[in-house]
Amino acid sequence: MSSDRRPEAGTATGPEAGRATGHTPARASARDAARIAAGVIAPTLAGGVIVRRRTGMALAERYAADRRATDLLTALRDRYGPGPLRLDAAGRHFAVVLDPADAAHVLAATPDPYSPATREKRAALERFQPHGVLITRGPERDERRAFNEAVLEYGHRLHSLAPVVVRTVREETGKLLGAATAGDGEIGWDAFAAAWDRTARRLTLGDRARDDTRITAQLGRLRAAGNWSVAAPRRSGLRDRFTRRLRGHLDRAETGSLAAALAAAPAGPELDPAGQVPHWLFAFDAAGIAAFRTLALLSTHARQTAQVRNEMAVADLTAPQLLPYTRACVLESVRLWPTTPFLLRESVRATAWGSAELPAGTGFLIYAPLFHRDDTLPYSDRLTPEIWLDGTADHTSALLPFSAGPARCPGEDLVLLATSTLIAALLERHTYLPERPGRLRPDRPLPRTLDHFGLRFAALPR
Ligand code: HEM
Repeated sequence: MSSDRRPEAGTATGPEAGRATGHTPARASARDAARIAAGVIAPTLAGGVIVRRRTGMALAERYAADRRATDLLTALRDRYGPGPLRLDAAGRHFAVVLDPADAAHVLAATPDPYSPATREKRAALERFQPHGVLITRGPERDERRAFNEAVLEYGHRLHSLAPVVVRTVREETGKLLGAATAGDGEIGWDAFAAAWDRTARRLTLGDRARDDTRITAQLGRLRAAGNWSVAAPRRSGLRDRFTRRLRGHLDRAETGSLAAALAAAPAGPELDPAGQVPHWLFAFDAAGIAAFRTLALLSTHARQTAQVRNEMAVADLTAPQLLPYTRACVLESVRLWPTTPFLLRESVRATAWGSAELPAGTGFLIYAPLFHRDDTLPYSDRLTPEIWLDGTADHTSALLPFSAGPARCPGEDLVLLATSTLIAALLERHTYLPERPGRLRPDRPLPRTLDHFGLRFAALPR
């Protein structure tokens, strides 16, 4: 196991580190508040927050939703100044964070005063993961967070299960490619996602869960209900069936799975180890989306693909490898198209901002694309894996593919191991021709929305 946590990318490492307050807030006019609701919040909700929606994503790409949203927020920042932009909606106070250092400040001061367990997240998630760390408040949060970090081995680039991860990812990728070759030679989202779901079930619950598509479907239905947040219908029968099935897998604690690691990790009486697993299962989706988009980037960017192949050429790919450049490509995929576009926090008490104060209960909206695609960054709309290797990302506030601060994704290292292994396995013996290569040209700014459901590749043996 290697302990090698890099500096917190995206947190304040510059002059703003440790500062007590941010910029003074401004209040949006009623017209601008309505524009933010229609142009930033509504399209994100339509795309699906808890589980991505097919039609919403297609429309978002067609209408360049993220381009419009980032342009609107940039224009409002120019007009109102860099402080959080206040608006009231549905009887609540919100503040849209417009400055990268302010975003870093909010994330660093999590969970107190800025709790990640916001009302919307709790309403959406407590129906099926009431004890998940993300929606836990109070002292139990620390305990659940430490447990997640321990089992997922946060801070260790090579998880102790890395040999199993590599074997499993390579086996399932081999089968995916075998099926494509036996069929029309193409790989679309549905086939890719099915293979990735099998991989995720094996890694999380053990090999015997490989073909349990029912548990994934049950979780999918619970998540789809969660997309409606406070308006979500209650699905208690479904939740009970899902929980029973999950317990059945976890009780086996199959050797080589996260379920076995979970069973072996010490846990206090209030922790509910099994209650952490629905989040893991559903978060693997984001990893699949990020990897498929990485494949799309590499299928159109010859220079970066050559670098990935160089890295692969000197490594034994059947054993765990760090593959830093390949990992950086996955990080770029998530920078360019964050799978969690909104990072949400809710203040548990009044907070000081410049010369003003924002009341307790204010919802803070951090829209990651605003910072990841800031026009002033020279690499804003280009595939630039180098920024994750040469220190640039570490010293840029608010590059947040895996968030930042004490609620940063504890699955990051495991995800980057699994997805870089996947990309290497896909590229080992095949090249890929995307169905619409014009979408991601290296000589043009990359689009700010990319509908992964619509990606399709011809897999050509090399
Ligand atoms: C590409 C894949 C993934 C991305 C981009 C991602 C990103 C994120 C982000 C942005 C957050 C923080 C949200 C916030 O600050 O409010 C988060 C939280 C979390 N992620 Fe991930 N995630 C991924 C996959 C995973 C996987 C596979 C697991 C588990 C196996 C996982 C476990 C968690 C947990 C437990 C939290 C809650 C942390 C807390 O509240 O302290 N993630 N993830």
